[in-house]
Formats: sequence, C-alpha cells, structure tokens
Amino acid sequence: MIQVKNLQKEFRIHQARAGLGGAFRDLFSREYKTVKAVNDLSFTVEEGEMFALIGENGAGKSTTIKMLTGILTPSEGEIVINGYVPFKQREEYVRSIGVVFGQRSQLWWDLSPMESFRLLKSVYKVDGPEGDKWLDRLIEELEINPFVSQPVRKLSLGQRMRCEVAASLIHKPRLLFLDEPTVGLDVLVKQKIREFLRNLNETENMTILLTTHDVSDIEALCKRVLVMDKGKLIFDGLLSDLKEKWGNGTEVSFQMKKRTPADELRKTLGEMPCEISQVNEYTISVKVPQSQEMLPFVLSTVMSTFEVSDVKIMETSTEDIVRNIYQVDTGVRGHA
Ligand SMILES: Nc1ncnc2c1ncn2[C@@H]1O[C@H](COP(=O)(O)OP(=O)(O)OP(=O)(O)O)[C@@H](O)[C@H]1O
Repeated sequence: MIQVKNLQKEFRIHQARAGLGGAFRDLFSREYKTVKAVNDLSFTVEEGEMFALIGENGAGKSTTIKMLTGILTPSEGEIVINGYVPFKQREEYVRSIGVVFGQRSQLWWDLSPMESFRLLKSVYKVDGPEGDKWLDRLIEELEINPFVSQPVRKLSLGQRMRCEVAASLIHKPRLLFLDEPTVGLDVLVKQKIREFLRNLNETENMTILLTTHDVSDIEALCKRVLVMDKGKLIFDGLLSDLKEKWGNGTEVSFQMKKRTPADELRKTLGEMPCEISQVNEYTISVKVPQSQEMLPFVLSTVMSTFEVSDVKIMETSTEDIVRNIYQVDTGVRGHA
C-alpha cells in the first residue's frame, strides 16, 4: 500500500547574522543553510498494518507525514501510495486517505461538528444511505452524539479530537494518518480513541499510521514501529524487537523456599550471560539480556532445580526503551 524509496526533504533556511550590523548586512545579502529534515528514508507498508513513527523533536516525523499526505513535495526519492504519487496526484489521492493533525483542526470553528460532517460529505460525494450509515457508526463508536450539534469552539479538547477523527473518516478512506492524535488528552479519552482505532483496523482492515510522543499509544496499538533520528530511519521492526534491541532485558526475581546463595544459581545457569545478584538470603535477582531466547530457559532451569515459592518478572517498559534510544550516543545507534 505504501512504498517509500530514498526519500529526502531539504529545507533552505535563512541564517540571520548577529547584531545590528549583521541585520543591516542581511538586508543586502542573505546567508542560507540547508537542513536535511528527511534523509534517505525507505520503507514499505502492507494494507491493514497499523504502525507508529516515533522520534524525538525535530527527527523528521512531521515532514515525513506531510510528504506522505501530499502537502510537501520531496526533494528527492519516491513515494507511491495506493497507486498514487501524493504530491503529483493530490486531488485524487486525498480522496483515498484520512488525516488527523492533533495540533490543527479541520472542523469549522463556528459550526457544529455535524454541520462540518455534512459539508465534508458533499465535498467527498458520500451523500447516499451508505454514507449515512457509516457516519452513524462513527458517531456511535466515538461516542460523540451528546455534543455533535454544539459549535466546535464550545467543545473540550477531548470532545473535539473525537470529532476530528470522525471528520477524517467521513469518506471511508483505506488509509488513515494521525499526527499526535492523543496529545493533551486525558487517559479516558485516549483510551476511547485507541479502542476506536483498533476496532477500525480490525473490522475495516484500514491501514493506520500514527506519529506519537506517547509511548502508551504504541503499546496499545502498534506491532510495528519506525524510529527516526535526525532525518534517518534507525529502526523498522516489531515493538518486541525494539524492546529486545534497546531494552535492558528482563529482570526476574526468584523467591526461594530455602536460603539459597546466588553462587548456586550461577553454577546452575552455567555460561548463560545473565547478571545474578543476591537480594536477600531467600531472594535472587537474574537479569536476562536477550529475554526472548533466554527467558524460557532461565525460568525452566531455575524452577526445576530449586524450590521456588514466587517469581516476579519485570520487563523494561517501552517508555524506558524510547528514553534509551534517545540517550545513547550516535555510535551505538549506528548499529541499528
Ligand atoms: N518549513 C520548514 N522550514 C525549515 N525547516 C524546517 C521546516 N519544517 C521542518 N523543518 C526542520 O526539519 C527538521 C525536522 O522537523 P519535523 O517537524 O519534521 O520534526 P518532527 O520529528 O516532526 O518534530 P516534532 O516532534 O517536534 O514535531 C527540524 O530540524 C526542523 O527545524
């Protein structure tokens, strides 16, 4: 559904000189520098995938979304989505996609969402009974009925965001882009929007791409994650692999029935590259670096050798992992 190849976007930005003299010189000759907002980005997406594009501020996510939605023209590279080249066939292309920008509204401020929906229906020519049925479903599932006839300016952020999502889907697109859809929302509204998106993906096989700073969005919605850093793609894969790669592994705490020295566990686990430490006479902690492969072995070996009364498994949270990615130096990230 989405094919992106060697995509680049450069911006030429004016470099203001310092001081009054500099400002005066700027009037006659300006200095520019080029910023590579997106640098050699390639990925493909199958129909029905739901995935997240993440990265710290300035990584190039918004620029990427703007190119994918046809708002910006790439400096170089190719994008083909649904058979369209977004920036070339904009009019036809936008009929096949839905877009929600968390920071910007597509609803008419002084009208009610319902009036905006009607206008959008006639723009997209989805006036028939099918279109009505679909809109009824959106209103019901997003639970916006109680306020859908009030002016948008009187709605809370959470109410407005749910209406924004409905507006972006009026024409039942095959592909939905969401740029920071849950920013500033409370936990309950976030949950409602996530549930709705999950359901949409499952029942309609809609392809959904979201950018987010909220790691819990990814946990709740996406199997696949693309991580951008300084315009480049530094990771494209499963969330579970991301955890494996950048996580601190899994820490397992074994509560023993009898006093057990950590050394005994060390002997039992042999060459396994686990960090073993004694918490107290009865409790031993084992840090398992590559949890997917090693964890089952560590658990079964310890449980079958010792009398264990309790086991606690503590995985690194995705939040910690994303923090790790942003904090490690570029040398480490280069291995991704
Ligand atoms: N219109 C523009 N003109 C000049 N530079 C721009 C423009 N848009 C983006 N940039 C620059 O491109 C880089 C990537 O910006 P972008 O907004 O795509 O990042 P982002 O990952 O979406 O960040 P954020 O999480 O803060 O929204 C930044 O260095 C930014 O300053």
